[in-house]
Amino acid sequence: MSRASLDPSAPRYITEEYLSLSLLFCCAPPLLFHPSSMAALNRLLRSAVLGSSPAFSAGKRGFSVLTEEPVGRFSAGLSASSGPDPTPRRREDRNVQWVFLGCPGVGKGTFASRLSQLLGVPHIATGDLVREELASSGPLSNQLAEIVNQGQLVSDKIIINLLSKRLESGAAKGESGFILDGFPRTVKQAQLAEILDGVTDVDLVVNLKLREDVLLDKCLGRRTCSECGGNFNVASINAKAENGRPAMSMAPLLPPAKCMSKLITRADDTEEVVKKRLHVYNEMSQPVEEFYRLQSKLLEFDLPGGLHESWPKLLEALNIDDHDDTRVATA
Ligand SMILES: Nc1ncnc2c1ncn2[C@@H]1O[C@H](COP(=O)(O)OP(=O)(O)O)[C@@H](O)[C@H]1O
Repeated sequence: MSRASLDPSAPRYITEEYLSLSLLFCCAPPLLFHPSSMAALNRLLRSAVLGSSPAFSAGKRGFSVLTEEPVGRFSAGLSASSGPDPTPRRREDRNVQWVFLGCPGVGKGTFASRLSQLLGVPHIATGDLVREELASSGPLSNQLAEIVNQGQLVSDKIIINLLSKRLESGAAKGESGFILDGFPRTVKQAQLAEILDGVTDVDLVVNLKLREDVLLDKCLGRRTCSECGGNFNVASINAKAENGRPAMSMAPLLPPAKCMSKLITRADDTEEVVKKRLHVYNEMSQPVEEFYRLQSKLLEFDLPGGLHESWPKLLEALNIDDHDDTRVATA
């Protein structure tokens, strides 16, 4: 929901988003839409016209997040971001609604998952939703396998449909707030997110950045335990300083002994497919950074090294005091 449409005194008219959304969904094959998702979409379309907004409940934990400062303040001391948001918004009355952007392999999943545990909000990764759909042998399964294994993006309407379903089932379980990982990946998705039921207003977009040669090595080193689902990385990164970039080393994130023999590699983590995904990211997803930069929501975060070096710096950048870091799993 755009901020303008939350203003009850604002004129209510059919927005451009409403029109593009209507077009998007009226053209979609009915097969793609789960009934509960259709309900969500209907509400989505209704709220786009009426300017209604869902209520959010408070969720206080042992941490503090900047609540009354302009979003631009988040970037203090980090690489340049755009100027401060002139409209400070209070955030203590609902859980955070954050987005993690960044190239494949940058660590979106790792950091988003840690933060979600710390802040008590769900971590929603559209890549996981796609893989669940793939594994379900549902009607979309074959189509998705082909797209994902070629390193291409799944269509906006399929992604919006999967995400709507996930948000709807989360809301039914009483979830509020989220950390989105891997969404939005196109400007169209970013526009649709603004009117997606359950999203209302993204507070902050964290853009994780890392050298491209390191990204490739990190993707090739990713492993998942087929039993516990834990994510690990067996790559030992030692990238030399070159072209003005500092040297960088990252220790592997090794699994515990019990997972060692159960490690699997994602089918799309081959050198050829990762290179394709990096290319697709630069083409399709970099404009999303600009979309949020213009809204002064973008926090640029250059990873200084591996998890142990980067995590405290990320918390600092987000102005989060982790009073009990031991609660967070190491993987
Ligand atoms: N928001 C999205 N839009 C389109 N395709 C997506 C989206 N999220 C995930 N996918 C598909 O799922 C694949 C895996 O995504 P993800 O797990 O986020 O991997 P990574 O960030 O390492 O590329 C992507 O390459 C793409 O095919």
